Amino acid sequence: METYDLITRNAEEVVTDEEVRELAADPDGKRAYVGYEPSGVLHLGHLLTANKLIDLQEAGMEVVILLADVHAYLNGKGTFEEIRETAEQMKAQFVAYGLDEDNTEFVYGSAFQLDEEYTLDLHELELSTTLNRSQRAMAEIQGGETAKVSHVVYPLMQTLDIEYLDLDLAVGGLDQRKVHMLAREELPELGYDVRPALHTPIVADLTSGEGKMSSSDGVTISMEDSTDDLEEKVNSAFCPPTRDPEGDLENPVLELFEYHVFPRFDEIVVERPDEYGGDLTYDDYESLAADLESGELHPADAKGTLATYLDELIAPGREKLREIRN
Ligand SMILES: N[C@@H](Cc1ccc(O)cc1)C(=O)O
Repeated sequence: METYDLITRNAEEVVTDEEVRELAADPDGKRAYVGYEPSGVLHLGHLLTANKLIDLQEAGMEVVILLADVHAYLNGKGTFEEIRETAEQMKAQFVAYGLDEDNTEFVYGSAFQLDEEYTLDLHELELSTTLNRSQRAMAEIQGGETAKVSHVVYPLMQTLDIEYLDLDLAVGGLDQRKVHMLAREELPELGYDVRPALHTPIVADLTSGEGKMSSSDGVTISMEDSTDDLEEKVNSAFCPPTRDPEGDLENPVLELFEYHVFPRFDEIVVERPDEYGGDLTYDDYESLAADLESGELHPADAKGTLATYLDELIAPGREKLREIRN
């Protein structure tokens, strides 16, 4: 695959395409990151951006995972102590998933975000950004109901991270786009460079095909799920055999193949008894999706196969979690 195609595969948007093409022309030693608010257990939302980091590593870039402990604290996720503990667990699961420690820089936010220089830059940003602007940037990330002062500081710190971690590319789910846009506007105000951003899609809820799948609302799959849990969740997933005529519902089963399975496996085998036509083998997402639509591939077989491959992907992280907890 061409470097540009690898860098941008499965991305929902890149800002700007020209800047990312420039990066793709000379990716060696360039630095990309995703920041995560630490939470104990990784779910598919985390793994989607992690898959992108794996692509970027393969493209020759250096990858940074920010364990955003201070951000989680600002977003009301618990005491600082609790957050630090979940960050360690999170790191262990990322490593088990395939972001090995030799090639991935894991950084705690608190390791640099409390420094004097950072703090003074933050205050300068506070001076140059309106409340309204910062709140809008935060709308899709914020937990809880009423915005606190901490929620408007949060995106400004996220902006500074891009400079302080010396990054060439900011990666996140589409819910991060407003923060990245803010960063593109504000970093030059402080005399820092504008960096490109890459956003991964937000996968639909498993059961309805609507909205956003997250751990807080709707059904998601996490590193905590047993093989049985996983099968049960996938089997009850929404999987219309043909595309929704209105086009506003996603097929979460297909999305999981596209964003989670195909990026990590060269070939997908759907095992079927001979009387049902025998095994099917796919080496790309499009051909599997086409077969599901044409009826050649039955939704029940697609689901069984999906569960098997997802299980393989989460098994090492599940093991790690068990070890940590015992
Ligand atoms: N905003 C991210 C976390 C994050 C924090 C700081 C960053 O620099 C980057 C990302 C989230 O919603 O989880």
